[in-house]
Amino acid sequence: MTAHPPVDDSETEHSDEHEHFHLRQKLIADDASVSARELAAGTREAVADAREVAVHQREDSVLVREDSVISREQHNNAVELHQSIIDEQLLLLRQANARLVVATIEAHELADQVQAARDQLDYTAQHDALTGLPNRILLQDRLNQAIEIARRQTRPLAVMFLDLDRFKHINDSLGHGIGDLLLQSVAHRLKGCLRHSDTVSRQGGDEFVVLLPNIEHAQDAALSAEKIIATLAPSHLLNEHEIHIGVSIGISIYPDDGGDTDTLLKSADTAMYYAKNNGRDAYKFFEQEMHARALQRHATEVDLRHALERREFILHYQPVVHLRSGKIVGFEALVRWQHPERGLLLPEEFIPIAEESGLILPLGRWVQHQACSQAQKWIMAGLAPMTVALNTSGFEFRNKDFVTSVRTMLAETGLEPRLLELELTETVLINNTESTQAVLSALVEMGVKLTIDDFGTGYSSLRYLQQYPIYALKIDQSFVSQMVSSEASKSIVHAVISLGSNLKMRAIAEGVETAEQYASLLALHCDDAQGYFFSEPVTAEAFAALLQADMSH
Ligand SMILES: Nc1nc2c(ncn2[C@@H]2O[C@H](COP(=O)(O)O[C@H]3[C@@H](O)[C@H](n4cnc5c(=O)[nH]c(N)nc54)O[C@@H]3COP(=O)(O)O)[C@@H](O)[C@H]2O)c(=O)[nH]1
Repeated sequence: MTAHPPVDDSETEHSDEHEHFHLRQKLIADDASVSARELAAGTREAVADAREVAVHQREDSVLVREDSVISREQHNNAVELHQSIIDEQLLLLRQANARLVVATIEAHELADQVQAARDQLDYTAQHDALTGLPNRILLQDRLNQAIEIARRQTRPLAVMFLDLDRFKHINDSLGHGIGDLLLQSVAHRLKGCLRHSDTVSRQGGDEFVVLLPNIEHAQDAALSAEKIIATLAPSHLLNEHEIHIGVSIGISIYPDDGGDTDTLLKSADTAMYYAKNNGRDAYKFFEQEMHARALQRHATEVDLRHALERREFILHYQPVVHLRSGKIVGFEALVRWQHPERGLLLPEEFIPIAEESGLILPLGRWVQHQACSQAQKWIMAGLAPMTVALNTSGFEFRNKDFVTSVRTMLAETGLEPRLLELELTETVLINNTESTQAVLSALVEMGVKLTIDDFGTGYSSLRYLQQYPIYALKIDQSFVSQMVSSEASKSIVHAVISLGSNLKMRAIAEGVETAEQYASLLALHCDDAQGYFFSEPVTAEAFAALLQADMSH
């Protein structure tokens, strides 16, 4: 039996009174033979066990409490975490929402910008940048619509093709800046003088097209054309330049002159061409025969392009006679076109077309070369040296290579520069620009002589006579032809001769056809003359014969 330490009942009773009572009751009930000592020893063990159990229970309950705290804490943490995740997601959602709002605003702004850019593109595609007027594309669109309405309502409409007169000359002489300002000023006036329902468009260059969709009769278009001419007539003051510009207008009427856009525009253009050739600053209605002539003109231009290489041009020579001696002192070279189908064509039938198409430049060079080399051949053949007078179109004169090409031509042909006379019109000389001055000076320095053709028929200003080194004035044949019958014409001829004499310029009378004219010119001390009275323009062979005969007298 295990020795037990002495039992301290009081201690037992005091410390574990409760457990002890229960145990004693249990022992009494279970085994009445257990001694008090055993009971005491057992009680201690039981108490120790019970204590241990109680400790464990306390520990357990602490653990349970701790676990519950931990689990509560974990729960709290989880809740907090969950809350913070939710907060974070809410924040993200709010940020995403804010970004979405910003993106939506930006998208709207971008859409506005794209729309504005698209509108600008549409506007640019349909309007002329310089004047802001509708351009060719927009006009076509409006014309198509207007034709459709006119067709449904069986009403007429009018198309007017406008071309400014001598705009190129202003552009060339005063510069493109002034040319642009003039076009803007013209556009402004055109818009101001027409109805809102009318369309004024710029086709390009100095060409405008006006659509009159609401007319009752063709004559309404005539009234509008007159209004336009009157509106453009007052001078345009541009950068201190006072500029006058006229306009030529061609009118076509739907449905008589065309049932579609292209035909109406073409008809108006053709009529404009006639208005221009009929004195400018005027309007003309389209007529069907104009179309045939326009086709003929087009065919001439096509043929003209091949005429040089096919050697279809020839020169005729008209003698210039010294009035007092009656001797031939020179000739004027006049070009003709030996057309394979149409026969011999005079300059008026092709020179204007050559000028408009630019073909005048190679043609002019050919004339110069041919005439000067022919003159040099006659000199080399022993004939007396004589002056070679050549018509010089403004287009040739304004070409930047003009002086160089004259110099080269003289070098190639061997003709002395003093024997070359270039006939210029007053229109060319009236442009008192630095370049005109420079070209004239260069020619005179080279030794070339300058004469003024058709003198008295151009501008009334005589200022250029003292500005430029002019050699001779050619009295226009319109004065010469009437000088015997009309005192006024005779006075003009006399005045030109006196003017020339005072300014040390020779006077050459053109178009002398009769002995009376010859005698009258002689009496007025005119220097030289040319005309049918002496000889018509003739071929090189015929002219050589004239020279031979002249030498033998
Ligand atoms: N740029 C160039 N222009 C040229 C050239 N060759 C001619 N021309 C221009 O054509 C105009 C007409 O020339 P043309 O038909 O040859 O007529 C000339 C003479 O034939 C004609 N003439 C001569 N004498 C008389 C006459 O007594 N009576 C009469 N009715 N006509 C006559 O006059 C024309 C010459 O005129 P002009 O030049 O003013 O001296 C011509 O005027 C040129 O403008 C060319 O090569 N280049």
